[in-house]
Amino acid sequence: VLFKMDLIQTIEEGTEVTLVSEDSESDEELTLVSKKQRTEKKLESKGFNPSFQFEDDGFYESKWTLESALHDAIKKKKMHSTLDQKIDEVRRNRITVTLDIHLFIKISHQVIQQIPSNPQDEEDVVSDDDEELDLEDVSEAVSGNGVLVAYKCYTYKTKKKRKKKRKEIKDGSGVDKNVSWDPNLGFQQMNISRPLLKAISEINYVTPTPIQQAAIPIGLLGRDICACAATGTGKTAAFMLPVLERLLYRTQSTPITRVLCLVPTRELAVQVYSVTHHLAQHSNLRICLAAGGLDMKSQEAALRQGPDIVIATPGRLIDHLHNTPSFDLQMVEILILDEADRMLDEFFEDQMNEIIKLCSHHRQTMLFSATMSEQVQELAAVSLKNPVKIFVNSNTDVAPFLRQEFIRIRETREGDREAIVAALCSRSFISNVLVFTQTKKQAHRMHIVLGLLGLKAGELHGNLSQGQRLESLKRFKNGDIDILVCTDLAARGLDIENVKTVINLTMPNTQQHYVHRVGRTARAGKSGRSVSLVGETERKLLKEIVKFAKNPVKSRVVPPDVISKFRDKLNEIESEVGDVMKMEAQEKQVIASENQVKKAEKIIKGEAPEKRAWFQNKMQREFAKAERMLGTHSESKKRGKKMKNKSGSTSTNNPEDRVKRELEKTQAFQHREQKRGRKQKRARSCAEPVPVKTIKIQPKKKKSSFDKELTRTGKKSLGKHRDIKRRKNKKR
Ligand SMILES: Nc1ncnc2c1ncn2[C@@H]1O[C@H](COP(=O)(O)OP(=O)(O)OP(=O)(O)O)[C@@H](O)[C@H]1O
Repeated sequence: VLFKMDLIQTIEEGTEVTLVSEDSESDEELTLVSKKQRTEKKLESKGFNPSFQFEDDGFYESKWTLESALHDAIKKKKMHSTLDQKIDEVRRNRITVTLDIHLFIKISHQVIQQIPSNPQDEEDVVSDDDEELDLEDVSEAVSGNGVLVAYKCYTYKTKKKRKKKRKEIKDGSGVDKNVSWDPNLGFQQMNISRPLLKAISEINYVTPTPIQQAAIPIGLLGRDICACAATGTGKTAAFMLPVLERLLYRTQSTPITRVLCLVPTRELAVQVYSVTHHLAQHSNLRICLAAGGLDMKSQEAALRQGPDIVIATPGRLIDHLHNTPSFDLQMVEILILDEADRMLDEFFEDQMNEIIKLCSHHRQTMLFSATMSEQVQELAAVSLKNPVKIFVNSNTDVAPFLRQEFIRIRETREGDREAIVAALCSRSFISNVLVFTQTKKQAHRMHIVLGLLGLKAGELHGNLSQGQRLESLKRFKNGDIDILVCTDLAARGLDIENVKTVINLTMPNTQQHYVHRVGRTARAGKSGRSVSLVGETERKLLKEIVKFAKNPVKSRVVPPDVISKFRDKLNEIESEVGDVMKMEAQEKQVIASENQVKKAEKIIKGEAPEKRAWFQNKMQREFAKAERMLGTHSESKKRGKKMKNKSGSTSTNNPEDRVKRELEKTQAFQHREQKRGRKQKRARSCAEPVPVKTIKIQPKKKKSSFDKELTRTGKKSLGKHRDIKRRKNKKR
């Protein structure tokens, strides 16, 4: 039959066939790739370095590797069937349909114009002037035969401007820099000791990146630094190398903790720990990881020995400060805040306050981020000691070689989003894909949906245990998972080699969130791609992104018949999604009852769970959370009711309502941000309230104004400092 159809048989009878698009450009052209070929392809393209191992620093009793951390985190938990096993079970229960190759003869003949991968060769669809273009001006253009339009790029800048910008990015002479650095500076000329140079060459760092060229010499001088550089440009080594170099000359009398590096997430802490460990592998420096979700006891043992460097997440660090005897931060001489704008936002303010007041006042402070907010910059200017401001990139720059694509979602088609993501992951981007959702629930659901479609998917978000989070990350890095569906937990800092595509089911909260999400690809000078679905309510953010884009952004159009095919597929498997969730719920009940039994046994044996102290009591914690999440407490109740009324019963389970919940979460965040901004403006516009004399019981350790202000990013406190500074300048 095949020959009659003049088709060349490319695969044996009965081979399982997977439909994949030939390359990510074609939204219509499909080619047949046998499962064997696909696996071979994946083996070749296995990006993550298989020999990569966490080294043993000899500091923990057992060899500390990601595997051992995994084992520690989950050894107690009896492993019930994993979610993927449940998905496979449900898929196996389907009526198995033997795939008759002779029937499988339908090959789409539509071929779309390929878009040259290099934007500058593209035929720009728009005039070269700076006229602003809207999304629909592009996505309506369809080629004559009705097949998918060729990609067109549109831009606010003429080609000439764009080429100049790209040259600037390449040689690091970016915009808005406050410190000049030598773009030809090499590691050898940085006065770095041999053990570090040896480590640098072993991890194949040949030439320093611009942020490293700028920050390392200044960090070696012990200066305070406020640095901003695009995602994936080597900020970790930029702040860690000068620290390690300075520690090499420490007096080694009594082991004390001199360096504290704070990061916002556990996964990022593990990553910074591993980079630091590799850089310090030829020295006798001792590094300790104090991140949540990992074994408390081994961390306690390590911290009590006074490690030179502690890399921590704020919550776990505070836990140790209040519960691990003989561990404190009095001797910390260098404080590093990676993802500083996140570390100083309202979510971490209480914890950062608590930590900073325990650090010594005379220290070097280094703030690093790809999106250094105005507030943090101003705060650094008035609270750090003569900080050096290093802006290799501006606040809204995405990685230099990122290709940004947007898919327009019409107001009446919001329910298509899941089907579009499923289509993209099934046909265009089949591996090394990160899919971002706004809520953990949606991330979990997308994992199940993609799994039921036969894709190798995983999830990463805060509802998972630490073991599951590390497991998902590890499986994605070593290629066992092709598509990792995650929330903004994975948006910052994670350096996963060879992420080719980042897909946003809905647009993130702010442009900064967007920069970090799409910054998971196109790292270390490599190219990458982002595809973001943009609805009518998200166009404002899109306009901001396009306005600051240094390279042309593109509009991707997925053919309507493909969307409807995938919507039908998702409808078909909806009952199976329910089956998987039912199996999970049953298993959760079993685990919960097992835990109850264990707890009861412990109480009977008199092993009541250890009470751990914290700097806030339960009431304070709950109140701070409610106030942070949705304004004042009464407000949160009102808002919760309003959201429910607005979208009807928010528990309905159809694509439109699921997407609506995603969008509502973003809007709630943006509402809070505006409220917070207005509150601070109000504070600045009215006269400073006359302080009422109150008798305060002096806390044990007095906090200098420097420390107090370091964590307060409110406009009011900044305004006060600015006035002081102005008066001082006038006197001079
Ligand atoms: N000098 C260098 N030469 C080659 N590769 C480098 C160099 N410096 C860093 N890298 C690599 O670049 C990647 C990104 O580094 P890193 O995670 O520190 O970037 P970052 O700026 O902190 O990113 P993010 O803003 O997302 O946190 C890593 O894989 C790292 O190994």
